[in-house]
Order: sequence, then C-alpha cells, then structure tokens
Amino acid sequence: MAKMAASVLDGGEDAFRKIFKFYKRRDPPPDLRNVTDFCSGAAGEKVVPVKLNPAAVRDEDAASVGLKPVRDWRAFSLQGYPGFIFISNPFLRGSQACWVRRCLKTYPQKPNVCNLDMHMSPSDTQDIWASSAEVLRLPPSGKRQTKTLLEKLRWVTLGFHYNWDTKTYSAHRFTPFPTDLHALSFRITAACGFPGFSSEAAILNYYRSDSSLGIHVDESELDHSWPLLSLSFGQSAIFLLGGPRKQDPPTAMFMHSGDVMVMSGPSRLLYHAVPRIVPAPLERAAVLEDFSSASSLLEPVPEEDWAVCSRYIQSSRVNVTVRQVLGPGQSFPETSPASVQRDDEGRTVGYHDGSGDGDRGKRKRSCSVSDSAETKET
Ligand SMILES: O=C(O)CCC(=O)C(=O)O
Ligand SMILES: [Fe+2]
Repeated sequence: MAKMAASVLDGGEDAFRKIFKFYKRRDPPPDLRNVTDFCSGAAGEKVVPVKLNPAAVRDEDAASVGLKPVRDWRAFSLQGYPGFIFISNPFLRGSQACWVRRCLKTYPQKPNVCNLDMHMSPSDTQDIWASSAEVLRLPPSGKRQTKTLLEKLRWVTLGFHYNWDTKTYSAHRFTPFPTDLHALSFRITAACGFPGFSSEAAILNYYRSDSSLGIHVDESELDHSWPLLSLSFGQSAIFLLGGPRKQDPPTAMFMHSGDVMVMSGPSRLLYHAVPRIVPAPLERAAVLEDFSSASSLLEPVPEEDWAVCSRYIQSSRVNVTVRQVLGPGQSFPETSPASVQRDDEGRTVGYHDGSGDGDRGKRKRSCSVSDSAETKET
C-alpha cells in the first residue's frame, strides 16, 4: 500500500479520489499486489487476528442461520482502524447459497423497495425472480438483446427504506424487517461485542462486473453507537476503507464471498467505497457453488433455483449492509415515542405515522451502485 500510495498521491490532494480512480481504471488494469487479503494474509502488515466471544452465540443458534461455531471464525482487526472487524467467511459449507437465494428471490419482493420501482409500475416489479428465472435458466447463447429484471436490479431496501433523494430514513417508510436476516445480523453482532442489535434497515447492493460504489459515509442512521454490518456474496470486491475526512487515503482490501465486516466505534463513520468488482478466487467460487452441503441447518436450495442463482452470481456481487437506525427509546423527530412498536426483544416491528415526516440527518452518499459508463465516483 505504502509504495502505491506514494506514487498515486503525487500532487497531494484528495488521496481517496485518486486511489479510487487507480483501482477503477480499466486500461491498463491496476496492480492488485497492495490489496490486503485477510484470507491469504497477502499485503496484510496491518492485519491483527482477534478473538471474538464464543459464549455470545450458542452453536445451534449459529448453525440455524448457516454460521460456523463462533470459536471457529477467523476474525481480524486492522491497525489504525479501531472498531473495524473483518470475519473471513464464517458461513457453513452450503449455507451461502441459501442467503444468495434470499437476496435474489425473496428480498426484492414487495413490500420491499428497489431501484426498478423508480420507473416501473408495482405490477411490473411484482415478481422480479419469476420474470428473470426462465431466461437465466437457459444455457447462455451469445449476447442477449434485453437484460432480465434481475440483471437490472441495483439496490433493494428493507425495514426503514432509505430515501436516496433526501438521504434520510423516516417513520412512514417502514415495512417489517425480514426475521431471518435479523437473526443472522443479531448473532454476528453479538459475537463482536454488541448484544441486543436491532436490524431496522438494510441496503442490498447488486453489482455487475463493471459496477462501482462511490466514496461515502453512512451517517443517516440516528444512532451511531450501533455497528454497521456488511455481508458479501458472489464475485469479490476491492473495498476502500478511508478515514473520517473524505480525502483521507484509504486502505484497499478484498471482500470475498461469505466475508463479513463490522464497522463499529470510531470506524462506524469512516468514508469507504467499492471501486471495482474482481473475479472470485477459485477456492471461494467452489465453496459458494456447494449449495447442497448438509452442514447447514438452513432450508436446502432447490436445484432449479440454484441454476438461476449460480448463473447470476458468476458475474455479479451482492452486498448487504444491515443497520440499526434508532437507539433504544429513540424515535424520529416530530414523532411521539409512543408510536414506535417494538416486540419483547425491543425490535422495531411497526411504526404509526407521526405528525410530521420527521426527515432529518443525512447520508452523505454520492451515488448508489452504478455501472462503468455512468459512474461518478464522488
Ligand atoms: O458493497 C459494499 O461492500 C459496500 C456497500 C456500502 O458501503 C453501503 O451500502 O453503504
Ligand atoms: Fe456504505
């Protein structure tokens, strides 16, 4: 990293932008030797193994969401980034396929919101999976003229639906958060020292091989004391983790299929970006393809569904970030606290509309996932 940073940074200013452009460049492609790989230990001079709390999650609770026992997870911190935790694929063999299927088949369904809703009628986006599966199941035959809806999907929001225009969440844009994704998030965050996490919002990003995500910080959530959880499936990404200021030079790292990141404490509000999607290393691709393994307690993925998922994921990456938006007892401004409906465990299960829409705060985010031609990286 140090050598690359020195050469890229000539001219001094706006180090993050320059490094983003360096990794996004197509011709000639960038040298990836300075990208930290937690899995292989490459370029990892700042990587420090950490022990998580194995007692925080019972083995059967981990297995029920497709995770290995916590004592078997390989977790790392990164010098200079307190609160950042990287877990190298804690999933049981066979369980990633299940999560991939949920990201492609289940979560894009109504009442969840996706980019296609912005210019299509609800009836046309009613079943993105069904309309795409038929085509994706066919053997590839040259270049198809029209893309399936699944191939046009760029983001889905869950729970409190993020408003990309106002960069806010609000009380009246809420639908129940999927219980299975909450169970997964609750257990991972508990093992990382955050018991009681309430998954209230998620953004799923769907990247094609030429997609990128601009430099941003996730600060629209009203309570930043809870971690931001990030899960990745499919092709790999180069992830840039910067500093508290937009121009601070970032560290580049690979995020492979199954890898998990937790941004907490001082790392919760660091700038970050995804300049490039790269092919998954062979061994990671093989683990992902193992959809029938019996080690997972999750429902098996039917072969005909996996044919679609596998075809899609061969050229795509799905990232899921899960967020707690409100602190305990907190509500959106101008909305009475009594209107938040929580279950016995304190999870938000519903929201009565308050007097005003309560929009506040901002999520400084340049853009959602964009494809090569249309990317503005800041
Ligand atoms: O795709 C990723 O790894 C990052 C996604 C992200 O930063 C976001 O959704 O806010
Ligand atoms: Fe982000």
